[in-house]
Amino acid sequence: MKNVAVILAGGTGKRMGAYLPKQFLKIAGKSIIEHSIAIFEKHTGISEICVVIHSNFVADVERIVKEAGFSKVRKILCGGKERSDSSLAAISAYEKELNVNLIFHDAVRPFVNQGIIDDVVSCLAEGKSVAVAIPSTDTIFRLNDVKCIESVPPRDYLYRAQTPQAFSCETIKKAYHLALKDPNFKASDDCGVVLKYLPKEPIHIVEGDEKNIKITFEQDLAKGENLIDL
Ligand SMILES: Nc1ccn([C@@H]2O[C@H](COP(=O)(O)OP(=O)(O)OP(=O)(O)O)[C@@H](O)[C@H]2O)c(=O)n1
Ligand SMILES: C[C@](O)(CO)[C@H](O)COP(=O)(O)O
Repeated sequence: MKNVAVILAGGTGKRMGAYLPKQFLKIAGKSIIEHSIAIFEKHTGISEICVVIHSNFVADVERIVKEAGFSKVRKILCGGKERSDSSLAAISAYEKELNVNLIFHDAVRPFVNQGIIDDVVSCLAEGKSVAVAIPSTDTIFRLNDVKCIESVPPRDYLYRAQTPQAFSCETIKKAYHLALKDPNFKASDDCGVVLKYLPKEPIHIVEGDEKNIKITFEQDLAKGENLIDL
């Protein structure tokens, strides 16, 4: 099987509110997207990298790839309005190939590590769908419509989702095919799409890392600078 890392970088970073999409902001002198691509470039289990980006920033990604000498980046695709549209762009680009696994990773999680990718690749080799997550250390409240506590789910079953999230191209293609027929389709990640539309497909968890943060708000840039030094 060919393992393709799909670097999802098609967002505009509204919550960051910077002059550029946050994936182009720098941590330790290097753009966030470059950090993320570099980690997959280095992993021997990754055959190929596909970057999904807003059409206005294709040239910027081409420049980064060229200057960093990333040899595994074979496709730079235009994403869509929602994260799921960007995932779909990658699925469409690979759906005709046989024996492909797609490993979706947020470009704005630049601290994913080789151990996490090892575990994801091992699960894929066993034919499993897989997500990265960490046990919740906080108690989580589920609220009702008037924002009062409705339930306190047992914490043993609560994990915080990170990326990568990985599936055979066949599996994720089937899930999105069904999702696209649903007029109410909405998803914040790819596991949600598989869970809703292919409920019989188990999604295994590999343990993530507290450092595998998503750069979302301005204060996350400072956190990122500190993580680089660790
Ligand atoms: N249409 C979109 C939206 C998001 N993403 C990517 O999905 C990852 C996680 O999304 P998020 O942190 O929400 O990024 P943004 O959508 O850019 O942020 P915001 O919601 O604040 O606008 C990011 O790497 C982002 O670039 C994408 O590829 N295509
Ligand atoms: C995929 C994800 O990073 C898992 O935590 C998250 O769901 C992305 O959500 P966002 O709303 O696009 O930040």
